Parts: sequence; structure tokens; C-alpha cells
Amino acid sequence: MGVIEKIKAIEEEMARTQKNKATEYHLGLLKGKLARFRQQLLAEETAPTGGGGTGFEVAKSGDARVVLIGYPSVGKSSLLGKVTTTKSEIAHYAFTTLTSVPGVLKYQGAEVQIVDLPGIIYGASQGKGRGRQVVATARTADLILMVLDATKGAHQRESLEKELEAVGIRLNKEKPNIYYKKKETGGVKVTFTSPSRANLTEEAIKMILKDYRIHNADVLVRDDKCTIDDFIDIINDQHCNYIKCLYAYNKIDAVSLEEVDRLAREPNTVVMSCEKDLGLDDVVDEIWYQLNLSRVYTKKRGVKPEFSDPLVVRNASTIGDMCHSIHRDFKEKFKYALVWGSSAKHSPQKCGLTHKLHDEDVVSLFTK
Ligand SMILES: Nc1nc2c(ncn2[C@@H]2O[C@H](COP(=O)(O)OP(=O)(O)OP(=O)(O)O)[C@@H](O)[C@H]2O)c(=O)[nH]1
Repeated sequence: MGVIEKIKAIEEEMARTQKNKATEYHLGLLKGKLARFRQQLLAEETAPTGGGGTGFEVAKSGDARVVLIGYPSVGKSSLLGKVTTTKSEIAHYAFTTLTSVPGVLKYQGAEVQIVDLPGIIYGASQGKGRGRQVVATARTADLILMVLDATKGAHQRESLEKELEAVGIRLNKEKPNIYYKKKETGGVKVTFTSPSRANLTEEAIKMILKDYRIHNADVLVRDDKCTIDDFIDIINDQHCNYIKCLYAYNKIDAVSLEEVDRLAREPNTVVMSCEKDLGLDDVVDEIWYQLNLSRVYTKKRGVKPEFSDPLVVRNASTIGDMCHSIHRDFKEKFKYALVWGSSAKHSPQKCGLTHKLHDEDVVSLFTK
């Protein structure tokens, strides 16, 4: 029997076993076995000869990608089951999700891919288990949805944040406004546009660069709030990702109203109960809002717009950007556009490539 079968057998036995005082030890034993087999599986999959995590690498599809991160049993699978067209298995014990299950969230014609990662992120920074793979996938996200259990304390959020921080994922943070360029000659030149209000000094920058064995570089600090950490992020740019994060507290049915109220007031936070179907619409709206995308409907002359199949572009995109997303050469052929919707001064408005589009605008493109 292979490891996967063994795991399956234990899972089935656990699902059959009723949870009570008498079965406590037996269940504990099963859980122990399960954990061991899973570790074995993870070790196999992370080993260089193991062929990589099957079912783990998920091809990016749709208009944007949201990655779910959270501890086991916080309700990630339940959420996925509620808001996407893919159902994932739910069980009444920890460590259900072994492989990532992509689901598609349909938002008025736009398609957002939601990836549920194995609930194993801790230890990622030490390269433990599949944490590293989890992190690699998390890096590809347009938005991280951190699912938290409202009945648990603040430590779950803090430890996940710490773990992500340790692997170079910066949540809800802009890339520090520091210009940095390595050069061949000329020594290190440091300039501040205004005196630093943080701990970043010319001395500190030079010291760090020396430690990195960088002897020639131009540095321009454009923000007086930049810290040493920010500068280190900038020189390690290829390992740093600045990703938006939405915190979703699940299981609010199991805590007091006061607690729900307190959580809901935290920044970038939504509260929900997957079990009681509470707040799920708000979660979906907030995901869409945070992704910062607009739907643009194209319309052919004399025909009604195709409302079921929008073109999805970043907010504040121009008609030029839209043309580019249709085809990279389309701009060459562009003559003018007619725009209906909130970005148009009158309907329709004749516009050029620089016109900024709004969500749900309708556009007709005319070519030369
Ligand atoms: N009280 C309550 N329980 C919930 C809620 N949502 C999910 N649960 C329960 O929490 C447990 C775990 O749910 P899952 O959706 O499997 O959690 P998960 O985060 O996907 O777990 P892993 O797959 O282990 O990572 C199940 O027993 C659910 O019934 C909720 O809103 N309220």
C-alpha cells in the first residue's frame, strides 16, 4: 500500500470514528499515524528525485488569482465550496487539504481563480515540508486571502504574517520608494530627497552594501519613512513580493457579537460564517474590490454589448491598455473608440487611446 492509500485509509477510519471520550486515544493514534504518513509524503514530494508535488502547481487561469492561506480547519475548503464552482472535501479534522484545489469565482462575467493551498505554511522559512512550495505559489497571487478562525486568538494571524515576512512576502505594503542601481565603477553614491525620519542613514546603506560586497551603486531614497529593512528589501528585490492581503475571519457564528464587531473593524478585514452563510457576499465583493479590476464590455456596431463576456483590465486602465490586452499590435490599427458608461462625459463619447476607463464601461473600437 502506497503512502497516499495509507493516508486515505486512515482518513476514512477517522471519518467513521465518532468523536467522544472513549475514542479519544484511538483518534489521537490515528492522527499521529496520519501526520507521519503525510510527512513521508511531503518528504517524497519535496525530494529532488520525487518528481515535485503532484497536483500542486496550478496553472494560472482567469483574470486574476487569489491564494487562500490559513491554518488547518479554519474553513478554507468550506469557503471555496461556497464561493467557487469547485467543491473541495470537508472533514471534521485537521489537515484535510493535501493538494491545492483551484476553484473559479465568477464575478459578473469576470473569472477569478482561487487556489486553496495545503494548510502547511509554518516552518516555510526553514524550508520545512511543503511550506516552501506553498510560499512559491503564494508569490504568484494578485491577492492573498488569509482565512482566520474567529474563535482563535491573534497569534494565528501574527504567526502567518511572520512566516510570510520571513520568506519575502510583504502584505499590504508598497514597494519602498528607493531607487537603486548597481554599477561597474564610481563607488557608492547615496542621496536622500529629504532627511530620513526613520533609521535609514547613508552610513547604514553603505554598511549593508559593503556586507553584500557591492562597491559601486547609486541609491536615491525618495521617501523619508524608508527603513533599513526597506532598503534590504530593495537590494533583494527579486525575492520580495508586495502583495495585497485581505483578512477573512470565519466562524463568527461561534463568537460573541462584540467580538465580531471588533474583528470587523480591523483594516482590510471581512468577517463571515461559511457554515451559517453569513457575510459571504461581502467577502466576494471585497475580493473584487481589492483586486482593483474593471470590467469593460465590448460592443460591435449595431449589436448589443456582450455583457456575459467582459474584458478584465486593471482599474484606471486607458483605451490604449485595453487595446494592448486584446492584441499587442491592436494599437497600431486603432482609429477611435466610442465609450458609454460612467467614464464618458456624454453617451457615447468619442475617445482616443489615453481615455481612462471605468468599471462596466461599454466600448466600441474603430480601426483604420
Ligand atoms: N462553527 C463553524 N464551523 C465552521 C465554519 N466553517 C467551517 N467550519 C468547520 O470547520 C472545519 C474545517 O473546515 P474546512 O473547510 O475543512 O477547513 P480548511 O481550512 O479547509 O481545513 P484544512 O483542509 O485542514 O486546511 C469543518 O468541521 C467545518 O464544518 C463556520 O463558519 N462556523
